[in-house]
Amino acid sequence: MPGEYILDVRDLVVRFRVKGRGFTEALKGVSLGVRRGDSYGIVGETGSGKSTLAKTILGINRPTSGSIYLEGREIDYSSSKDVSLARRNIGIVFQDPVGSLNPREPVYRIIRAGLINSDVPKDRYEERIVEISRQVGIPQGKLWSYPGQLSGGEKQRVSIARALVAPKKILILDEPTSSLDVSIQAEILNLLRDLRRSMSITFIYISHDINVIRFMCNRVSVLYYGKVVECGETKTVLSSPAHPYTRVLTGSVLGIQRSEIQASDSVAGGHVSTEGGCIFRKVCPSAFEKCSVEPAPTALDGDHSVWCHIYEKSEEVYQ
Ligand SMILES: Nc1ncnc2c1ncn2[C@@H]1O[C@H](COP(=O)(O)OP(=O)(O)OP(=O)(O)O)[C@@H](O)[C@H]1O
Repeated sequence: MPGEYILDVRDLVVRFRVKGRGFTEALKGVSLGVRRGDSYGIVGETGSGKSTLAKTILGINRPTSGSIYLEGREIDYSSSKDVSLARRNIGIVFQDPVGSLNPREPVYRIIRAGLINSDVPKDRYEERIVEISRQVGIPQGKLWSYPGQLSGGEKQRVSIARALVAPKKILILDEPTSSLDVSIQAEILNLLRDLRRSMSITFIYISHDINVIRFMCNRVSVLYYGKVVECGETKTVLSSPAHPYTRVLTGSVLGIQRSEIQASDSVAGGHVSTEGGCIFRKVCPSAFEKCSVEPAPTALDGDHSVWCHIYEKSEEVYQ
């Protein structure tokens, strides 16, 4: 039932044309339901489709098929009116505050950009900018500084202020702390938790870092290679992960039985992707030798692909 969720993603497929290689399917039928007030985590490793999902929700990418409902109403991504309505209700903070802030604009004007096309009347712009700056911890004295004069954490505070200066129902945070020093990451995470409570806003929090998801999110979907492989309450998913990939992400990889790894020997003779660094070679060298190596992601079948995309983490435990 679409009406149950503030944001409901149904069977979303996103395909990109790739020069000389036909197309790549970044999302392969993703479904998830975000409830009002959730801090909903999307966790997965690089290339799993997290950013594609965020960009598609906002109409930056177009869905190939599937539907997205905002408060029970389907967004028609071919309609500019619908896309701008979605963007009025859903804000985004990107991973890289340097790349997402115009270096030639002072902070005040960067934040002001978040008010254009909003319902806030122009004569209230200044009041809103001052108010949100205070809420995110930007000192008034820095409002006329340029991004180059700010620290990484301050830049990310500006991105958050721009996203929230006009009221939003949902805020998508796409790895907002991954480019920051560890001590600053904690400051920004705490700020985000406080803002969510004080503004009663729904979060969609994207990260490859399971500990950040644990800290920030009440529910989570694990995205693997363009598919949701597991979802539910964060505590449950992370304390007793059902899917082998989640078990690797949560560091309980040693809990995976050797017999399961041996079972992946059956891939021998099938296709194995080389994308992203393949541990299959490490855990089953004999099987790997027998495989035909196929770089196209579409060549992977079912859960066998799990064994071929468990990146550096696994190197630590399998050497
Ligand atoms: N515009 C595009 N054109 C072609 N392929 C794309 C495009 N955008 C994303 N992809 C591909 O789609 C897949 C998913 O990419 P995406 O950026 O969504 O992953 P991600 O999980 O956000 O990764 P990261 O954590 O590194 O940002 C990747 O294989 C990527 O190369």
